[in-house]
Amino acid sequence: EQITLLHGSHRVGKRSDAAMEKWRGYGLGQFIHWGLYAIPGGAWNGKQYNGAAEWIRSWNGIPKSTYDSLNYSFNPTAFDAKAWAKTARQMGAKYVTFTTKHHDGFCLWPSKYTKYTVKNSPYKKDIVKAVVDAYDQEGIDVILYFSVMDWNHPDWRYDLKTKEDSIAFERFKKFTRNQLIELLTNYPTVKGLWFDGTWDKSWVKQAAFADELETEMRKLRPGLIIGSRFRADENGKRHFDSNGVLMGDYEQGWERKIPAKIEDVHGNDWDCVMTVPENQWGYNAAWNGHIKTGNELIEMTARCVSMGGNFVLNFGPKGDGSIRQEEIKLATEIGDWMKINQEAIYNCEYAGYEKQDWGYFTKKSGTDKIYMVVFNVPVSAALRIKTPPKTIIKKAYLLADTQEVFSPEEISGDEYFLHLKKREQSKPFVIVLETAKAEKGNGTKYE
Ligand SMILES: C[C@@H]1N[C@@H](c2cn(-c3ccccc3)nn2)[C@H](O)[C@@H]1O
Repeated sequence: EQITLLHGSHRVGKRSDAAMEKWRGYGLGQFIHWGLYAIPGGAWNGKQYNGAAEWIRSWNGIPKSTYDSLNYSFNPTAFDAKAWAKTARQMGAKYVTFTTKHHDGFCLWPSKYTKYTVKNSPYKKDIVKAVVDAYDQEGIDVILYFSVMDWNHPDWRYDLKTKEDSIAFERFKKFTRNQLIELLTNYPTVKGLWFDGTWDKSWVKQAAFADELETEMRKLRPGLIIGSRFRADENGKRHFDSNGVLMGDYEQGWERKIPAKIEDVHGNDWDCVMTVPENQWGYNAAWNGHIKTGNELIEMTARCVSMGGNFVLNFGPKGDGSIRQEEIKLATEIGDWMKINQEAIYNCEYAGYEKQDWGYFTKKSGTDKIYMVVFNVPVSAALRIKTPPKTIIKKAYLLADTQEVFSPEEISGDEYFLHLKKREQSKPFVIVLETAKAEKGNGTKYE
């Protein structure tokens, strides 16, 4: 049974306002991790660090003070926010999530509340503003990433063990609130905040403070979108409160992983944030292990959209501000596919069709238009379709060439085979099903 919570979730079920509807329809997004960590690029004194490059400060071999002084070396002469935004546009990203401050505490905007910002670097200029303006001009919405955990700030604590800890952390809480209000005030067009670094006990114990701060931010920016990772409830429960209700506006737990099946998303909105290598968010000069291909990333995008989520692909620009060739190449490959098939991704949702091995169903929100995003053509070249009950398939055709029409063979109640002509496939393709609900009448399938 439900318990009374003061600082649990304040909403049951999906948000239905226009801002959230737009977010729900994005389908494909870009994450950008950029900061001082891009300067070492995963190596220090010629030694490669195997962990995630944005965590290099935490590597034993590095004197923290030396890392912390990297702001004096930060001068990205190749930084061009407009070029970044064009790459995102080329890929077909509808939104970008951009690191304003990662765990190292370095601020890519000239914050008034700390000296550890771009202002105190050779570069000097406001990078967050450049990114927000460039992406706004490309018509790509901006969400700001913000790490609560801040290794640079003297009042950051992992836990509150002593009176001094608590006194320091009270200062840190004020600092955090000031920075968040500053970001929302400086960059009023941003659509949301993507919080990170909120798992330590110090912050988890701040249920009331974080709840009030979330309320204050939503009041300052009506429609603001905040995920489930920002705050815990008064029992320390994160992402889902003590009654199992989702915190925030969408589930923010799918980091480098995708739900296996629709049941795992519990009817919530969600995003999946994904790295190109196994686990590198910031620039790492040496990409090791499996590097995801364009086809893999297109499949991840379709899989997320087929279960009602957004797929957010990470880019880690170099210390000089340029984007590495491998990422440019992937953006182009994904974008070329999206140019032909974007109708099956944008403003689409879970179709309610039984999952099949050949790929994924998506449904255009608010319509009965179904998309079959095909990755694995069976040796039979027959694509099985199991529709929800009382569904009529009126038309079936290739999205890329609507002249290529199919007549699905009915094999049993609500079950069909769609027979493909034998052909060589090198890229996933999309088949459109125009459907209708069988009218009530004499109960037969077709009226
Ligand atoms: C979005 C991603 N979240 C950050 C992260 C992930 N983690 C982490 C920490 C412990 C276990 C698993 C993941 N710590 N920081 C990564 O650095 C990147 O920013």
